[in-house]
Amino acid sequence: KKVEEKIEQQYDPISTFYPDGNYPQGEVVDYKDDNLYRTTDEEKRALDREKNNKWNEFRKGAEIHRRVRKLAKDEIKPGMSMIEIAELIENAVRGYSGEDGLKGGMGFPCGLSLNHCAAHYSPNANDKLVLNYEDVMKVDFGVHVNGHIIDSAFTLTFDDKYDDLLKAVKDATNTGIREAGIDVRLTDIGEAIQEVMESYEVTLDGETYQVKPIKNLCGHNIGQYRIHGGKSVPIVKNFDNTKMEEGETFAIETFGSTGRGHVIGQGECSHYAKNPDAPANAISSIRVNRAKQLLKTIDENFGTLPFCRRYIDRLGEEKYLLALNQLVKSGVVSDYPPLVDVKGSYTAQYEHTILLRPNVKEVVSRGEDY
Ligand SMILES: O=S(=O)(c1cccs1)N(Cc1ccc(F)cc1)Cc1ncn[nH]1
Ligand SMILES: [Mn+2]
Ligand SMILES: [Mn+2]
Repeated sequence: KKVEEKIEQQYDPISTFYPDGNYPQGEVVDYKDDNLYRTTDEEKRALDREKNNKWNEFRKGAEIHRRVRKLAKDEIKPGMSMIEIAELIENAVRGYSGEDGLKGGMGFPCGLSLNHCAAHYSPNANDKLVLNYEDVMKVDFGVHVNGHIIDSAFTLTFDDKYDDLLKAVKDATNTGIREAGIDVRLTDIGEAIQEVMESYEVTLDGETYQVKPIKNLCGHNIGQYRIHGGKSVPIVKNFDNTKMEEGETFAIETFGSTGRGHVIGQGECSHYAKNPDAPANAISSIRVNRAKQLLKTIDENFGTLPFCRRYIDRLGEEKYLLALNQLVKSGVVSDYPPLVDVKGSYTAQYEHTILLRPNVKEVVSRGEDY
């Protein structure tokens, strides 16, 4: 029996293509109204230059993200297993990064959520699921460089019958990106997103739906090695008058659905992350040796970056599930189960990472594709 040789395509580290170490800016946009002065204000421009190393690390991650998602769009076909798809993306991110751990590489697990599942599904070992022609797949993966995480996602379909749903969500996400800015209230962004999203309808198999924002999903600010910095960007009006601030990094993501417009956690979990706010005594209270060992492996390889079970497997760990569940139970590690709308519904997502630089807004993960 001919054993299918699984040849992993080789990637030159992206630094090969940028020998001077300067990575291309994303889409640069001036702030609006009374923040327009920032574009030319000398003090703001000086503040921006002080942080150029950080912006440049985000730009390196964004360039890797653009190349990997182009490869994904070209190579992913119906009939591939979800594991093959995840590994294609992960090998490319690690290859282009030239890193695989705390210095750089995958910023969080490769999300491949299908149809009524909107987020946080990634295959675990032995997952037999195969991609079908009629599937609506949210490809949501992170690239980090020195803990600066690019969080960007798009929806991949083969059947063009979903095009109106995808158009609605792409327009809604771009609306959120346009409204975002220094001193802008989070609720005002949500309101603008909701209005655009609900202005679309999609007809599938003879039934017409008004596209609904998934009201309990949202964007978020991003900190170094922290995928969620504590601020959430709603995709509906939510009266949260918290403002965006100078120097913050945000993931602007919107989700549209033909279902209820609300998700619940359901199914086997793949996504986990050490809780950055875990109380020290919770950590020292871990008595079970296997759990202690696993926590050490998590600290050394992921820190507070989210990870999935396959990333633990590839480190050579075995029989860790009970210990992992104990770490979750004690609050030291958080679990992020798949988030699903009702069965039979279809959900779509687009997401970009934006930098609220002192002088301009930079949509750093913007590409020709979305
Ligand atoms: O839903 S979230 O938990 C969240 C949204 C608002 C406040 S916290 N989440 C953050 C996250 C959690 C775990 C991960 F493994 C990766 C990311 C948003 C998101 N998931 C994928 N891309 N962006
Ligand atoms: Mn994401
Ligand atoms: Mn996100």
